[in-house]
Amino acid sequence: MAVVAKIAPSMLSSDFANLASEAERMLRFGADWLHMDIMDRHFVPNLTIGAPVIESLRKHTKAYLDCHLMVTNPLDYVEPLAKAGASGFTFHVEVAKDYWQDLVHQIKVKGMRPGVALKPGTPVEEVYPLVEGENPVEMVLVMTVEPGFGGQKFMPETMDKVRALRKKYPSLDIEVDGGLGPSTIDMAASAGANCIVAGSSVFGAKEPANVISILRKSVRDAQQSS
Ligand SMILES: O=C(CO)[C@H](O)[C@H](O)COP(=O)(O)O
Ligand SMILES: [Fe+2]
Repeated sequence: MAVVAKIAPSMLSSDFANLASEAERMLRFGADWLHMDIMDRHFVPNLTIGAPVIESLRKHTKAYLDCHLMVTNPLDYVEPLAKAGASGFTFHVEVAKDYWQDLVHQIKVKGMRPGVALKPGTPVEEVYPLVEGENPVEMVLVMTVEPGFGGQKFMPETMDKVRALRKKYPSLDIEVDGGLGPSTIDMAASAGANCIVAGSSVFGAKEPANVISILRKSVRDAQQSS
């Protein structure tokens, strides 16, 4: 069975002063998930939000909060994010090589869904043990830009990783993040991505609902023709 398309607007491109209404607007426009970029100004040169903002948003929505942790110490975030109401907890493999088993275990114990992300320069083989282990992650996020900022240009060379993952794991959730929009989605969808993060292309559009439906259609069309 084909994996289900999930369209996840990145709230990094929203008006943070009106986060609840921005989230409500995206869900009304057809978003499946809300992608929440958590950055610590150490793993990446930018600082965004943490558990208090997730907790505030959770009071206004039941939506799946797809948290992408661009932080050096993801273990420190498990308990606070679980309490705050996070749904998915996706950490970077680059920082968790020595303790990912413990981390994945804790994420699951706290009731969140574990995912692993990798930067454009990280070989895809590095996430295989996390997908195949006894206590596997449930999603792989392939970064299609260098993590840290929205509005960057999609890197097509990262698609080799998506193709390799889809070939090896037909039913795995594979997320792509960075520079996705109507002009790049077909590359990601035909490579096998099914979870699509899009910030600037959705929030910057006159009609965000149209962009969301273009993204979804591309994933579904690619699945049908594969
Ligand atoms: O993780 C991220 C940046 O590190 C963001 O999720 C991503 O950049 C989305 O923004 P855009 O669609 O504008 O590229
Ligand atoms: Fe992200």
